[in-house]
Amino acid sequence: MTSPQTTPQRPVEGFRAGFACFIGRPNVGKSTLMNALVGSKVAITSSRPQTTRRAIRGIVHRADAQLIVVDTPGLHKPRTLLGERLDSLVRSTLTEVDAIGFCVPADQPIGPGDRFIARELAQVRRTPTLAIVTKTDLATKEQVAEQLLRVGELGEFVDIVPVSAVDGYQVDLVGDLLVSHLPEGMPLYPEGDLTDEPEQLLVAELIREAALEGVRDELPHSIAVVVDEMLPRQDRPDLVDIYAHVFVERPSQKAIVIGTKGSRLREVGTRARRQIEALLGTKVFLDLRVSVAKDWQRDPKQLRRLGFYD
Ligand SMILES: Nc1nc2c(ncn2[C@@H]2O[C@H](COP(=O)(O)OP(=O)(O)OP(=O)(O)O)[C@@H](O)[C@H]2O)c(=O)[nH]1
Repeated sequence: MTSPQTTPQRPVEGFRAGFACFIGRPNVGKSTLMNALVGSKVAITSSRPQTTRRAIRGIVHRADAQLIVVDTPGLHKPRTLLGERLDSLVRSTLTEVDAIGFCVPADQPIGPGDRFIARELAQVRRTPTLAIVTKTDLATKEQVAEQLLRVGELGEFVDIVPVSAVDGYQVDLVGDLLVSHLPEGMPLYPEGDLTDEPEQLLVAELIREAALEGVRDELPHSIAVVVDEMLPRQDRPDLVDIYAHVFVERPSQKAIVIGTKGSRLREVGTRARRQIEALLGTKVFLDLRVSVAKDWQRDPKQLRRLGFYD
């Protein structure tokens, strides 16, 4: 919500500050782990793969360090132009961070997707990479032990750590290990900031999350949201007016999102409004429109309009 600090601060002896990112197949728990580290809901999560589309940063403030976590979309073999953009976003992120957390879930066998990522990681060998076995609460001790061995065979890692973001098991250890690879330096963001994602993008993500609720099977990746305007109401400092568009790819999807006589869209609006009010700490008037942007996932111009840049 604010940009990196420009005012000089007094350096603190031994203080570390820098960037880390989590990488892994879609749905392995990267966003949930980042939220557990930051201690606040910053990235949206869902049980559908590929919920994350932007490199959202969560900022962990500690007495000894400031760790800025860049959340990446799940890396996968691109099938659509959207997929290609996501993958190039992930690759550029990998070369810009001080440490990488490679996430593999404890409850699923290692597959071609994990090996594909391990090969990608082998190409950025200079960045220290921590292997993280996620969701240990869903696996037995034996399965976790077995998975730690299997993950170790995938590449060169500075450490291999089992973790559960749900019950908090070793989340702090992941934080400690990532921090140990950051350079010494002053804090990059003011204390109290949890993310530098522009508020408008966070609001759009909350609306998208609400719009996906209940229709994920019908419209897995076809919904995009753009916030057109977000302004405090004149003479009402406690109220923010938000005008947003929900984009779908086809008219049939528009009907699903709107529902009978607009009933579903009203529910989406109510759900999103509650979340946005919690985020902004003010009352919100939310105006939601649904529009068709034909085949936007495959159209470079539409992608740019919806905020997915090269
Ligand atoms: N039981 C359990 N579930 C988890 C854990 N971490 C994440 N999950 C669940 O796994 C699902 C996917 O989590 P996300 O954090 O969205 O996964 P992601 O890797 O960021 O997914 P993409 O954004 O698609 O790349 C959600 O339903 C989470 O609630 C965990 O430690 N234990």
